[in-house]
Amino acid sequence: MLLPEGVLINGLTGEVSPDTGKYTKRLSELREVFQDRAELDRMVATEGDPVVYEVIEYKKEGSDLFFGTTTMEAGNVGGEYFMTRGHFHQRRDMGEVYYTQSGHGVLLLESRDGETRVVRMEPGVCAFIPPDWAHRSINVGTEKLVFVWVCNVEAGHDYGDILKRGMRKVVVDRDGADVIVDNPRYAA
Ligand SMILES: O=P(O)(O)OC[C@H]1O[C@](O)(CO)[C@@H](O)[C@@H]1O
Ligand SMILES: [Fe+2]
Repeated sequence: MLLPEGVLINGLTGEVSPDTGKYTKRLSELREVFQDRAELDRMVATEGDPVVYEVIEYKKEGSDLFFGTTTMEAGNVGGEYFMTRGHFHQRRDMGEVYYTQSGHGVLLLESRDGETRVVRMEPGVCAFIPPDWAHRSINVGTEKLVFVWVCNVEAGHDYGDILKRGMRKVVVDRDGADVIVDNPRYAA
């Protein structure tokens, strides 16, 4: 029998206690994701391959739900803000919740038929990600972006389309402001 438990989450650092696993994504592992690959290579070589985000999870065998934090560093690659890979769920009937704890971000969503939506990620905003919308989080601030996510353990990740084609929109820095523009590399 699974037993109830309170899990301590630090909304400034993303620390989860207790946690059951974690991973870090560095810039060199996200080469397909950014537009300016020459600048990415330069940053990997000269800036020590910076961490872009860390995911910490709490998952109990036998449960239908799991949750955790994603902590995104501030930064950009040639003006394109640090972001997650982005994915659809393998299970098209399963959505997700993102509850922002600290920092400032943009949650970029795209439906199967190509509609784009944006939800601003600000502390206290709990974003509803409906089933079958691709989702990517983007840190547009100057501090860490920390959010709690809650998902069904069977949702799974489908990276294929997003890694191959990118999303239709990208979020870039223009004179210190985040703007959403068409992805110049997007191929339908
Ligand atoms: O798996 P991606 O698209 O790189 O993004 C990581 C994010 O996705 C999640 O799997 C939640 O959907 C979290 O681990 C984290 O927020
Ligand atoms: Fe997801």
